[in-house]
Amino acid sequence: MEKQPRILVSQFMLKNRVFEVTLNRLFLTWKELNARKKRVSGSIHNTFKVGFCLAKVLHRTRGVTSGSHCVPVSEIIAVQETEVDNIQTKDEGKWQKMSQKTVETYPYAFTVFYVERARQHRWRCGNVTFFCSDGLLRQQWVQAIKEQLSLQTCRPKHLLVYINPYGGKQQGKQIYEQKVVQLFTLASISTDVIVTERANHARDHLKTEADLKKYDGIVCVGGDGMFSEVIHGLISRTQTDSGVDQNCAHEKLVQCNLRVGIIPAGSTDCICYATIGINDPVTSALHIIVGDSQALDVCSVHHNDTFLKYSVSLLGYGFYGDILADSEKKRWMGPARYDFSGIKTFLSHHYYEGTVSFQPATDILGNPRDKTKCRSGCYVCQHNGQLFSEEIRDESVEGGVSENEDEREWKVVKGKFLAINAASMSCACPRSPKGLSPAAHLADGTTDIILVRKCSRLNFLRHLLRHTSKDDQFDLTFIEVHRVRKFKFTPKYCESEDTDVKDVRKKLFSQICRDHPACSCTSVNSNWNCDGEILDHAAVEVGVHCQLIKLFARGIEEKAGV
Ligand SMILES: Nc1ncnc2c1ncn2[C@@H]1O[C@H](COP(=O)(O)OP(=O)(O)OP(=O)(O)O)[C@@H](O)[C@H]1O
Repeated sequence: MEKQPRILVSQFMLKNRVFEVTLNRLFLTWKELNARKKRVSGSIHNTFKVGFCLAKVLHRTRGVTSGSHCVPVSEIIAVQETEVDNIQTKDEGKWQKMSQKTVETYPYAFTVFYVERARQHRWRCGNVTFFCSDGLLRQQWVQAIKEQLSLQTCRPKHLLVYINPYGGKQQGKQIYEQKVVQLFTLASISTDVIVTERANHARDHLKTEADLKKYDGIVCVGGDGMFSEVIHGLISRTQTDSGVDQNCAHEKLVQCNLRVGIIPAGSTDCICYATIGINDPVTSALHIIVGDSQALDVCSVHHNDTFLKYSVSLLGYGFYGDILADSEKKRWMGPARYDFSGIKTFLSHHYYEGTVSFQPATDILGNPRDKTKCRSGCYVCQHNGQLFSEEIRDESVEGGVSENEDEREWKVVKGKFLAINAASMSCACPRSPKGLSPAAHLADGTTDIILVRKCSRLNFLRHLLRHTSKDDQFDLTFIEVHRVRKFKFTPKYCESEDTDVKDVRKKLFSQICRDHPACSCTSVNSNWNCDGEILDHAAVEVGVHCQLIKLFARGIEEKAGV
């Protein structure tokens, strides 16, 4: 890394010891001087030049090392002048232990708040207070750090916040007020807050009313359902403003400019888990404050040229559709309903007939059986994202006709399926740490279709258990996996134009009993589970829109914690 010129170097008191503190454009570092000679007397406030080995610190980049500590400027949250009178001189955090005498000798202090990494991708707001005897020196430092922070142009200044007060354990408002507000205030972020009054309040507000030009981002406080609402509102609004017809399955959608932050407060926070690595409100708030950006692919789902829904994680027909449909009827059971419906659905062992056709994504990097996973700064996402944007540019130069796309080969698979899953991300969650497709990418413009053909209960159980074990979950004869850009599903028992799934069930009741003689099955078609919501139609056409939205996240960091 190129050596950065120092902006300031000074000595300050910290924990009753002298530290040399250095600021450059990229890092704030502090290093104990005379490690053996702990207590000092006399003035130490002169700015001076020393033979400081910055490279030694840079290669460690973050966190505490034996003699020095280094924080990237991009992860400094704020800097404040500190009233020494207000400092409790003992036990105020790991950097604040100062004797009363030292505080009297060095009465000018400033505090730097920064991101501190803890276990399992958790972030905390750490702080360090430097003491000196010169008020001007303090002012110079505070000013210099503030200037560097003002150069971090990716940071949001004004946010629109939607809080679902009924999501999860109904703690959304409390979580926001107790864990997030003070961090936003510290980082000088102003907010307009809307506590939703009904389902789809946030979606409708974003679609039509919200003055989006005023904001640098949107925050949703809730679970995956609330996030889905927010992105539906934002994507629809962007398309309407750009004159794009969402009902046309082949339209290229316009990317959304505003980033979305998720403060997890739901019963399922899978998107947060997949894009940050943990569902923790403070961690999410800090990712918003430092202005992280993680692109995310979005699938559009259509039925007969009518737009149904967007999906960012799982589209599941058969097993996962049936679990959701059953669990919706048992909301009174609380989160236990997912276990109950899961076991019930597994035991009922329904299969569904139909045809899946898809366009394999052959010209890109990566495949679903890779050992490497999508992580922060993912090269596969960058490379493939670039490829897609070049294709779009070429098509628009050639007159907007997506010839290449139509020419691409379609593959067709007919059969009886226990499950058809399309995973646009790994779908990892605390229950299934590897997820449905461990090597799926957040932003490579594809989705992984996993076809689970009719097999014995025991084999299906083997497949399910592999979501949690080390074994390759696709290495089974009844499983196929394909990385695709588009796919269609046509159930064997087709829905007529004006009927929905329920009507089809009634109509084909006699057929059903013939096909499933051993059980009391009442369904000929399953339901699509679209990111936790049931779709009204079984026949669908799905297209992936590469990097359509952006989150205040950075993907899962490779090395967690310090
Ligand atoms: N004020 C409100 N009253 C009722 N429902 C709301 C309100 N605001 C949002 N919703 C809806 O509540 C649903 C669930 O919200 P959320 O995702 O925050 O919590 P959850 O407990 O994780 O839910 P889920 O079971 O969907 O995962 C969302 O689909 C959202 O549309």
